[in-house]
Amino acid sequence: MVLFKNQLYSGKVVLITGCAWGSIGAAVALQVCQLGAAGLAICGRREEPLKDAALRLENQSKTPVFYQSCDIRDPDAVESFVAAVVAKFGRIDVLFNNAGGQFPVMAENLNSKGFNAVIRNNLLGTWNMTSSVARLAFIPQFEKLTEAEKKGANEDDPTQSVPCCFPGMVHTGSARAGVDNMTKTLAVEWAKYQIKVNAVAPGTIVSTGTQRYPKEMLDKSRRVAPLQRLGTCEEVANICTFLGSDEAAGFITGQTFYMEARVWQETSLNFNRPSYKTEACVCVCVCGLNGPTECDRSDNPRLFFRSGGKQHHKMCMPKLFAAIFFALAGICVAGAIIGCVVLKKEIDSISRYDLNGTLAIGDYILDANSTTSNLTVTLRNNGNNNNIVNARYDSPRNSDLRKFIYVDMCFSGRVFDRDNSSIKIFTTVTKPYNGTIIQKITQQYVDNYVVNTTNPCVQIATCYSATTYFGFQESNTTAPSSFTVATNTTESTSIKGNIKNVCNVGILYTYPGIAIIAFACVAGAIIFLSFALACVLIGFIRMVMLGLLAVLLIGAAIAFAVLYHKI
Ligand SMILES: CCCCCCC/C=C/C(=O)SCCNC(=O)CCNC(=O)[C@H](O)C(C)(C)COP(=O)(O)OP(=O)(O)OC[C@H]1O[C@@H](n2cnc3c(N)ncnc32)[C@H](O)[C@@H]1OP(=O)(O)O
Ligand SMILES: NC(=O)C1=CN([C@@H]2O[C@H](COP(=O)(O)OP(=O)(O)OC[C@H]3O[C@@H](n4cnc5c(N)ncnc54)[C@H](OP(=O)(O)O)[C@@H]3O)[C@@H](O)[C@H]2O)C=CC1
Repeated sequence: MVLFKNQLYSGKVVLITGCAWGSIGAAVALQVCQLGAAGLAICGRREEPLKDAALRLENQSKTPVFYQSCDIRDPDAVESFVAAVVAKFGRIDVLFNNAGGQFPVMAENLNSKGFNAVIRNNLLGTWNMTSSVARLAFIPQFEKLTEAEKKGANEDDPTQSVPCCFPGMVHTGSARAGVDNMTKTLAVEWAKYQIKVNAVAPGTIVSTGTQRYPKEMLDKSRRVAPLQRLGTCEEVANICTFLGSDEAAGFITGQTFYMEARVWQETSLNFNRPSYKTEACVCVCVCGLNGPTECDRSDNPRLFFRSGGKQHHKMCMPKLFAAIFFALAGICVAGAIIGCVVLKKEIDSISRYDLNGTLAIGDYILDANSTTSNLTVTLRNNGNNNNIVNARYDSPRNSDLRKFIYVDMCFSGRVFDRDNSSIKIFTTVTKPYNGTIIQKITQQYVDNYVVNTTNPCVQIATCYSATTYFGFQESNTTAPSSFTVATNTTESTSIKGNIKNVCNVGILYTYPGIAIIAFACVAGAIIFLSFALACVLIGFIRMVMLGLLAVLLIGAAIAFAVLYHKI
């Protein structure tokens, strides 16, 4: 393909650093040679690739090629190479600072020596060559021009910033930024010598250089390029050949041409994927639906939710988890509220039965010198629910239900204990119906224990309180209509008391299922809320670590307590 005018480089002596066959330098060299360059000088650290390239170039053009091993980082070697070129061809018209390179490395793994090596290669080396060629060739050549041929210069000294970045290669990014600024600065400073200085930032190009890079890096680079491919050496050579020609680009100077067909910021995000992986960062993208987008192509560990529009919303993992935990806490709060409401409703619906007849305030329940007295309690429904036992029997939650009849009685009276021993009063409940009594708790306690030592008997003016609960299982189909309370003492004593207070007798049932759910919801709300706050305050990973530590500590404490208890 003929892109440039025939003989565009006619009469020109061109110096290209770094020219192994298959590299960008060699592609530029081939173009300028085929466009009639009068002479070509190439250098590199290794002589073999140079010799090979020189042979190939001379075979494919009529341009004489001079090559010399030269490390651009070594100013003396550069000076001697440039002097040799001038000696060989008499002048230098165009310099392509192509030699350079680095190694891919994340910044945290880059040490000072490596950084220095790359800076020296790309920035110092570029400066060495530029400076030598300017001093030994360009400026002396300019000085020999006639006054008419010298066209004046801009002496202004503008400052410039560097707009791009090179994630994953901070060393070369810094160096190339330096070259960018060097380009602009020298373009201004050396305009007075009619030296034009431009730079090319090629993007990712298939070359001998990138063959040494990991395939995955190149694949990623290709995926993020809108054109979905890498560039070729010839495409870079085209812009270089264009810029190197006074005829084609005589008015262009101080420019850096970014060939890479993508936006730098996008590049940096994708280049940085390994760090996203380790940080476990999650992005939520809202992308356009039309055609392939950055989100579609991306294989980084982000979450993408697609909808219309072109905004990209990113949410970091801790925040996402905080949101999830807040939502779970909200659900738990709702569950706890519902559970409590249901529980309250259930408790409110408990049937109340009143004691009827047999036990009344003021009744004597135990006569003097008697040790046992049975009192039958009859129940009278107070109207809340006549059929409660049947209703519960039909309940699907039968297995959860326990019903309790409770009686709370308070006796006051005198107890005579001739042996002056402690007095115990028991209240027992005789099985009142066909159900099974599953629980029976009897409590008694003595208030106002008063001992009158002058009296041969111990006189206690007291209140004995006996509270009795008992439960029955679901096998019962009817509520008990009466039951018997037996009150007796275990000592040989006499007791005389009367009922001071009788509380209602109720049928109470617990609702453990709902109670447990409500409790779990409250606990869940507290836990999830703590998680959410921890995510916001300390981040997800730290929160998980702290959580694990807490679990370990609690486990260790329990284990220690159990062991201690056993010992
Ligand atoms: C998504 C893909 C993006 C692709 C974008 C592509 C953009 C650019 C592409 C290109 O530029 S392609 C051209 C590629 N060509 C080259 O890279 C040239 C080859 N590289 C080199 O010649 C060398 O790496 C160097 C940069 C010239 C340095 O060579 P030098 O001989 O001076 O240094 P060394 O003695 O080898 O190393 C010095 C020092 O540097 C550190 N180091 C070296 N290699 C690595 C590495 N792979 N990772 C981390 N650090 C490294 C290290 O500290 C070395 O010291 P020692 O430890 O060896 O004492
Ligand atoms: N390919 C790409 O995608 C991109 C490349 N670039 C840059 O473009 C230039 C050419 O790239 P590419 O052709 O791919 O690279 P290559 O690695 O294929 O070629 C680099 C050439 O430079 C020479 N060289 C390297 N360091 C020195 C040195 N200190 N002194 C003298 N010669 C040296 C090498 O020879 P030797 O090893 O014998 O010294 C080699 O001939 C490089 O500067 C590269 O960094 C920039 C962006 C993208």
